Amino acid sequence: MIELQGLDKRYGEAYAVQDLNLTFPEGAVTALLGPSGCGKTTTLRMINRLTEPSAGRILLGGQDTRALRPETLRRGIGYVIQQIGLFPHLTVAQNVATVPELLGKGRRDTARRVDELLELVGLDPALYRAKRPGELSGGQAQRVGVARALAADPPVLLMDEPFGALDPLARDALQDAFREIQRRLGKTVVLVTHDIDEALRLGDRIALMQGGRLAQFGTPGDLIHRPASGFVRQFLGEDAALRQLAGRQAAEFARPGDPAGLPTIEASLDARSALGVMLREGRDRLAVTREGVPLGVLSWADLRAAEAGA
Ligand SMILES: Nc1ncnc2c1ncn2[C@@H]1O[C@H](COP(=O)(O)OP(=O)(O)OP(=O)(O)O)[C@@H](O)[C@H]1O
Repeated sequence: MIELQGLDKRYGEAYAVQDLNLTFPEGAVTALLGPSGCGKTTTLRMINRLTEPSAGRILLGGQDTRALRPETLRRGIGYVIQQIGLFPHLTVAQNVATVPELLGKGRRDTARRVDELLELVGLDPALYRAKRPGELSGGQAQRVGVARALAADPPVLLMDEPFGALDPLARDALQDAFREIQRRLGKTVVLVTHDIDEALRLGDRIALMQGGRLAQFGTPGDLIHRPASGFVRQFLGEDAALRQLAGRQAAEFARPGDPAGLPTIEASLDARSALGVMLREGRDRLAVTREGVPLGVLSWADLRAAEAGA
């Protein structure tokens, strides 16, 4: 758990962040969302002390981060940024293994850990471990960056626009991979983004900032259906509810039930498209399968309830 208490960051007379009080829940993804210049990156960098607050404090697992040496603090915090800065002259495997925790380990342990991490982020170790960063696409390089951030198995992961520089296809693929990784690892993640769809898709919680202050903190449904101000409503936009469905997979809505005779959809289909299938087929229930294995039944009522924020 990360707690920000009365956090300020001033540059001269101007506040980049002002009186921010916010708790990032453990094991969940919190999207730090807001327009350009609202203080997202400054907030993130105060958590790992790349930027020092002007006032207030930050508690990590109940401990004031000022009581820790910055290097010690950062050992428990993975950091992924848009410009990942892989070392161009090192191989992919060497790049992932540059984390201090791995440097002291035997060569075989390190190689095994590197392979595990590459697999986790969806890169076949046999194909990629010996490549150099220059031979990778943007999406692949970003996956290596995520693998490196996870190498020390930190409980906390800070991510600053990690998918921002990718084309839409690569971004979708990496967002899916990230969601899958997070489902398995359950890290406490703070994800800076100005992309509403990304926040709706990946955030268990959203902290929306405006001019250095917190505009609203809640679940995506809270912000969509119970906006705290006109700014929140306007920022999310009219069609946020439908867009939120587009970011959720049919699998999330599958419940136990009899699939006999129902049209079938794949678990990874997004929930908005599943609604489309129901309309087209004139059915109010669909069977959901994952690679041929039945997962359950998806109902119109559940999708509409999700859209309405129930
Ligand atoms: N080192 C600095 N010196 C002076 N002002 C700064 C500094 N760093 C940030 N700021 C100012 O603080 C404010 C918040 O910046 P920050 O980078 O945190 O915003 P952001 O929400 O992450 O924006 P973006 O989405 O554009 O990256 C901005 O007005 C910025 O100009």
